[in-house]
Amino acid sequence: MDIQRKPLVTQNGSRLPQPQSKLKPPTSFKRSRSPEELSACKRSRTDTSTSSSNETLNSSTISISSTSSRQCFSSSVPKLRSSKSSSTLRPSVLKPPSTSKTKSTATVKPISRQAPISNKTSSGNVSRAIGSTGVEPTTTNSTAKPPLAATGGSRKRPTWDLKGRLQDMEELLRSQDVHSQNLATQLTDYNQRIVQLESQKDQLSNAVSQKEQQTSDASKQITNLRNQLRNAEDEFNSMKRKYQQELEDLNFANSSLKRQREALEGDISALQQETSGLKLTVSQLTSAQAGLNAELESTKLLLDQSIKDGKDKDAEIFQLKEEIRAHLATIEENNTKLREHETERRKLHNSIQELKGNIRVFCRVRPLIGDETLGNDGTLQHMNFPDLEGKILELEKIGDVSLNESTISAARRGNNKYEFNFDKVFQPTSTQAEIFEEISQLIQSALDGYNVCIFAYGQTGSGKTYTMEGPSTGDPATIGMIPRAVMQIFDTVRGLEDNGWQYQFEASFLEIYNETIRDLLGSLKEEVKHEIKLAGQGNNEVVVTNLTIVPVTTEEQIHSLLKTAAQNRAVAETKCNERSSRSHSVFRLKITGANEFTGEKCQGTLNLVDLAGSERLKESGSEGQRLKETQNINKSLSNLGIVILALANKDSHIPYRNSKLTYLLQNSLGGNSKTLMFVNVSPKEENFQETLNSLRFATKVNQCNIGTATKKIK
Ligand SMILES: Nc1ncnc2c1ncn2[C@@H]1O[C@H](COP(=O)(O)OP(=O)(O)OP(=O)(O)O)[C@@H](O)[C@H]1O
Repeated sequence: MDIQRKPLVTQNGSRLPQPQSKLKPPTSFKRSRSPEELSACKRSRTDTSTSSSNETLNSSTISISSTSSRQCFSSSVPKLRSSKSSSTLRPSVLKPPSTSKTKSTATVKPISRQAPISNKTSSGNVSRAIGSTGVEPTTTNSTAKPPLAATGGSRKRPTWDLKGRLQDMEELLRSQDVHSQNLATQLTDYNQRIVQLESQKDQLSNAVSQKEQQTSDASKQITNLRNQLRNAEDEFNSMKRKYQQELEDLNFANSSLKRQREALEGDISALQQETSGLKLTVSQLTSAQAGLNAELESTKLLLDQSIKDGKDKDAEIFQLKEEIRAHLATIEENNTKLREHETERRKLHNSIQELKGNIRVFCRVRPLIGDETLGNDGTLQHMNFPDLEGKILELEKIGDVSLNESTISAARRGNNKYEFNFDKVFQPTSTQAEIFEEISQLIQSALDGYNVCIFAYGQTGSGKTYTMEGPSTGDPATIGMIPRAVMQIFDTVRGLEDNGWQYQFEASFLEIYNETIRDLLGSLKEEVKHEIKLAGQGNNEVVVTNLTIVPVTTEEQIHSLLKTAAQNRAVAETKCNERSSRSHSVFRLKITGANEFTGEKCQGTLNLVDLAGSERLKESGSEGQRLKETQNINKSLSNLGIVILALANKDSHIPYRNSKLTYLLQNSLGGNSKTLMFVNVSPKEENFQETLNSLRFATKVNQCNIGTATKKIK
């Protein structure tokens, strides 16, 4: 029920606040508030309740002064106010009704007209104006008693009854006080309620988050279970496959066992047959055994006899062993003698070599080859080999008498005939094997610890390379002196091993072109500079710097080194025409031996040298590179002759260092070395002059007696 009240109006026209007829507590919250809002409200409510209760006491008015409190309250209790209610607020000055002592100054006009109702809420609450004192309109409980004057009750005070009216006002104020206390209590209740609801809300949110957690745990569990299920399915499938496979295997095994059983059954029946056969045999054997027993008796008798004989044999064996021991002692003695003989043989061999002279010259005339044989039956008109020993070569120039033969020692017969004597002259028909036969003893000297040097000298195309290396046909009959020497060395070494000799070999291969050394076993890509030096520190050994030195243990290794050298020379040949003819090549094998029985040690070097072509080009016709080459070849070859002559003359100074060739071969040309020179000559008549020159040079060398070679014992 709506209560219509007239507003109390003060003397100056302002209206006094009026209690509400009833107050409805909020039954529900329109919206839930955030925790921040709630805590802000709590704080403000706490402040407000304190201050408002104070103010209420002081000013006898209900004051919810702070804006935030109002907001909180209004949002919490929306039905208590309406937006329109604020529009009815009118600014006025309301002097607070004070105690009775201030009564005389207060002028209160009687309520002459109905107070305007600014707004009516659905619940019948009335919004009232608020004074300038800051009192907000509020609602009152319907239980609050309105003052008499305000309610228009039966007791109406006359205008002059100021005292009565004052009492009414005081009554009104008291009722307002009561009302405000009620409101404060209600507010406290609401606050408690809000706190409760908030705690409930917190609990509910906790419960919700717990439920969410549980839900997520449950879904994880479901995922896990699904995975487990999947794994179990996979495992089940693989087990299924495995068992199926096993089943198949078992079936197969079963069938094969069946087959085996059938086979065994066959075997059993065969064995049964065999057993019955054996039974028959046993019975036969039993009867035979009786015969054998008789035989055994007679054998025993024989055995006794044999044992007796065996004892006699043992005595005989013992005697034989004694004889073997004696023979072994004799063999050992013979071996010792053999070693002594080997040493003696070496001595004798080298004595013979020394007697032969330490520098020897072999002359070899190659056969006519290819086109040279055309219109020729193979006989050489200008050459003759008169002696049976094979030491003389006669040269006859037919029709040319312009040859000047004043200086050489070869006897001149008639006008055009020249006779040359050498240690050996090999005719065109001579084979490589025959020639090697003659030099093999020199090779043996290298194994005995001598420095050996074998040269091939002659004009281009006279057969130097053929003699030293042999053609590359692979025909074993034509292989040259170098591979044959290597073969002999390794054969001999194998034989000497029984006598306690152990050898080590180091090989190198170089060429001297235009007085420059090139390593034929090294890399072609690198341009390495090589110099000749003496090892120094009491060691007179000649060494070449940066040279590839390969330790070798088999002849196959040496053959492969010779191949490498030939390839390297071929490559160089393509760069420089006829290079191989115009360079000296030196294959060197250093041999070191030691005898474990006798303690002997030796070291020798075998030098096998293919010299550059010795032909003399007319210097006027040579120019540039060719002229330089010719000069260098002439220089080194003539220096070789000079060195040999100086050695023969026992000169105090031997000019080894005038050319790379003689410097390199210094130790193989001196007193403790053995030198062999092949002078290779062409069978062609047109080469007569060059042949004559070569033979003259060789004769000069042949006449040198360099002295006694000495063995190098380490
Ligand atoms: N005794 C020989 N029997 C058969 N053929 C030979 C004989 N000697 C040399 N020849 C052949 O003669 C040719 C020239 O020989 P070779 O190349 O050995 O001469 P060279 O003196 O080494 O020449 P260069 O100074 O140019 O190296 C080659 O074809 C070679 O096969």
